[in-house]
Amino acid sequence: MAETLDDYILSHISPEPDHLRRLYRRTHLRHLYPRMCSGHLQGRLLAMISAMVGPRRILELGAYTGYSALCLAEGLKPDGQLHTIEIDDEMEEELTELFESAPDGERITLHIGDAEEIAGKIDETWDLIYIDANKRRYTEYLDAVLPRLRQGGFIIADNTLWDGKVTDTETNHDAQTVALDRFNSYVASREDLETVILPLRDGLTLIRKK
Ligand SMILES: C[S@@+](CC[C@H](N)C(=O)[O-])C[C@H]1O[C@@H](n2cnc3c(N)ncnc32)[C@H](O)[C@@H]1O
Repeated sequence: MAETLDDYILSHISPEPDHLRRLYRRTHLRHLYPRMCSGHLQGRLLAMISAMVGPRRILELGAYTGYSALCLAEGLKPDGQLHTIEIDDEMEEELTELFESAPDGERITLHIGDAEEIAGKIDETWDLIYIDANKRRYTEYLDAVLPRLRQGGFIIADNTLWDGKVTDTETNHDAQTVALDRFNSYVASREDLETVILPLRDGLTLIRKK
């Protein structure tokens, strides 16, 4: 049988590290909505972008099972740290155990609580920010984190095409689609930001603060 393009891509990119393959499988066995986990392709892209940026400080909004945090942490400078914020306190024990044992996990600080509230309180200047929490709050997240993003720093925002629904908000007027469309328009209208949308998975927006 012919290989799908997705299979072809996955067999021609860097392999998924073993600890991430196990985490992806565990996420599918134990959790609701495992599709939220970044996975092989997006994970390797996040690790690659992080390695290109070479950040000292990374902020992540929305940890879920920790997959993207571990990918982003791969690109940290030797003295670098990643802070991740997750609102679901049922994830705390699992994430703490994961970060205690996984490669680069010791450089990750977990905060349990609301991303918007906590992001404003962490006294750091960020080189790279990954927005992947509540889709209804992306514009508010951007406003909350931009003052602490260094000039020339990057933001990656996930799910910004929302399965293509953002192209038709008259038919798709659910809160998430409307909010993501509002975020996309807001980002595009800001002259202090450079923006690219990659149609990868559910849409990944790359933003640079000029
Ligand atoms: C799409 S998942 C994150 C997936 C993860 N970044 C990855 O790529 O593997 C979104 C996560 O954001 C969390 N979340 C939702 N609202 C939040 C909020 N207000 N503050 C912090 N986390 C939130 C959810 O509990 C969920 O675990």
